[in-house]
Amino acid sequence: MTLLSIEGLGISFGGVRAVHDVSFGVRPGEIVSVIGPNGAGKTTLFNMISGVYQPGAGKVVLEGEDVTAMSPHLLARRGMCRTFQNLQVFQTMTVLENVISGYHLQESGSVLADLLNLPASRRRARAAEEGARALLGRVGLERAAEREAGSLSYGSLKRLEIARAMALKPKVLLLDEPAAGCNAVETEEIDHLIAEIAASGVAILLVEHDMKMVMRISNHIVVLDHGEKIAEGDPASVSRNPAVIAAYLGAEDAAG
Ligand SMILES: Nc1ncnc2c1ncn2[C@@H]1O[C@H](COP(=O)(O)OP(=O)(O)OP(=O)(O)O)[C@@H](O)[C@H]1O
Repeated sequence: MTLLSIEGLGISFGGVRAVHDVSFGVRPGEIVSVIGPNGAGKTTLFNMISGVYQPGAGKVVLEGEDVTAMSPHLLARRGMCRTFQNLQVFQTMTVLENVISGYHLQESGSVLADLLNLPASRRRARAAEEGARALLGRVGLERAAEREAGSLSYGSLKRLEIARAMALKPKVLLLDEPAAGCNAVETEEIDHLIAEIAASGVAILLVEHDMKMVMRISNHIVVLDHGEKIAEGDPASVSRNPAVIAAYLGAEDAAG
């Protein structure tokens, strides 16, 4: 069963075709990566899928529902959450507060009830804290719960960002370069975390430059070049594909 279906997505900027007619699907528990040389259109595609850009053509379908150009906030309520290439963690809040803020995004409780500190609000707050602590355990940050987020190492911040997205209980998690700026050990920790999240049934869509990581953890890879899908398949078949090899070699030549 396909959970997220990308159907013929395209967009142009001032007459330049950044993405053209890209289609693929993601199933529950599957890790799908989008790769391609610099400027291939990966970030633009991600921005269309996650509601940041309105596509010029095509559709994004989540669980059979057309969610094209829906705001990131509404998408999150329907079960699709993303992280960003540049960390979006609240640096001066504690690690725990950062994850709790994810829970509050998802809730529909009344502000007045919270102000009056009614029993239902207190129950919700307790449940959010318990859930947040459990998530911190899952990403290996339980002992850092009371620390200011800004004091964490880069790899820990990346895991915190994933924990915060998980607070929204996503069915699909979009990860934009989760290993960017991480060292080898941190990258491996993020590898394990992503694999563990997928094993729990969450569909993962990933944009990542670290090719070793992509080859290690992906079930399926979609390759873009000049905005078009030039190949897709499992890691072994994609890495042998002559069109993919030519695209990456061409990009290296262009970079000199
Ligand atoms: N907002 C924009 N306005 C104009 N052109 C844009 C815009 N965003 C992207 N582009 C162009 O669209 C193309 C695809 O860019 P995009 O950033 O999506 O590629 P990418 O594969 O994510 O690259 P990288 O690997 O370098 O991050 C590029 O030619 C880029 O210059």
